[in-house]
Amino acid sequence: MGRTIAEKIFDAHRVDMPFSDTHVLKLDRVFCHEITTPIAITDLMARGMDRVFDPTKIKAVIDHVTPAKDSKTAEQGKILRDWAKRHGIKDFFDIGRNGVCHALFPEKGFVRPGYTVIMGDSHTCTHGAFGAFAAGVGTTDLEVGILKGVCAFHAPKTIKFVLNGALKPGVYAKDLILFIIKELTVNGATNKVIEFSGPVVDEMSMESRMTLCNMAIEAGGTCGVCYPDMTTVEYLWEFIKDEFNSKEEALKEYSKWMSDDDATYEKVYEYDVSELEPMVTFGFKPDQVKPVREMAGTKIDQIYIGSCTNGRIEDLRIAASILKDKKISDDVRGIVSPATPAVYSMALKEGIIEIFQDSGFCVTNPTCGACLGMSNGVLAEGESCAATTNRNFNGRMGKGGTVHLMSPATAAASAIEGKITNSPLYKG
Ligand SMILES: CC(C)[C@H](C(=O)O)[C@@H](O)C(=O)O
Ligand code: SF4
Repeated sequence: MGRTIAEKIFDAHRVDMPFSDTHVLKLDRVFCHEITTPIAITDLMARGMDRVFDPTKIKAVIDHVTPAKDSKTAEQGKILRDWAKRHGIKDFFDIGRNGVCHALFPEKGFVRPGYTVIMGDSHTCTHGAFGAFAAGVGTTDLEVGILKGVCAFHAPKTIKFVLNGALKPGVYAKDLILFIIKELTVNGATNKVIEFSGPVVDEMSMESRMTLCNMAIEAGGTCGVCYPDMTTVEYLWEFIKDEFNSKEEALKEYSKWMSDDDATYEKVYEYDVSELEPMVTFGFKPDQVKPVREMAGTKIDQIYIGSCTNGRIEDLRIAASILKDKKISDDVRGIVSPATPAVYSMALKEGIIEIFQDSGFCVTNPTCGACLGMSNGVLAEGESCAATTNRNFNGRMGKGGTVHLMSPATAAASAIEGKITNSPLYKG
């Protein structure tokens, strides 16, 4: 019987099945950040179990609030930093080298097709873009992962999306995933894997695939997955070139992490997305999605371009192409946070940082900060923000504040207008 990618990854990593439908998997990666891992570290220490299963498979970053904004966040960073040092975790990214985890770790080549990855963070699903099984977990699972390098899961049921046609100019992966979440609703994929396939995904860059998989959790999905292909190999090539004689050989190896044609799915959705419009959220749930034109004219106070969803170089390039030689409205504040130092450097070299600054945007260091309303752009009561992030929960970017999720193109155009508007790149 045919198997899905997730089933193949489970079969290759299963070390135990203590109960029916409880699959204990060997982990290839345990990712850590300073908000959730310090709780696990402190608990392990209290239990006299301050050990790690393999320091080379653990990667850690301070990204959510950096530079620290107060004594509490300074302490969280310190616990993670000291722990990484104590256990010889070499891939630890501190201020100056740090970036948003789900942008930084892929960029460092830490995720490969067929890998199992956990992290104490809900957007760990992003890494499925590489054909990996990557899931956000709670503190107990994280502790077991750190200690033993394993994690227990239920068998993955998969929902498959076959995306046909081609996206119009000015329509992006972000618009597509907002549309998909609207179709699925916020719990339509709970405890399930979402496979993204079809010509539209085949054409996408790794950045766009990460945007798609990043928001799988917003429909409840455990993990989003794309099939590894030559785009995946090209992205990873500098990290894998010593393992293979050629890119074709790498592709052949990675192609085993592909769903079989006769695999069993919970549900298959097939869409032609050629007529899809730019999308935006309203309300406080990520499935409250409308075409941008229906929300046009909605006043905003702040624009935020960044996060693990849309803070990558591709996103900044698109936004800058719209902002070039333009000024943002006097009535809005613009904030852009390049997701990683590499994104920042590229943006600097390409003149993108200058375009942002000249247009009136504030450019921050790489950090999650504003995305979860902790620092670098917290909203005041009653304010609203046009954001390229992934969550529009009530008060997400600040108590009493509203968030409208959208693509970087829509966000840049809305910054110029001072209200929600379609980007000039979308001709309808
Ligand atoms: C802080 C962390 C636990 C949280 C998450 O897991 O998602 C954050 O990254 C978020 O996006 O809200
Ligand atoms: S950028 Fe936002 S969504 Fe992504 S990990 Fe950071 S806080 Fe979470």
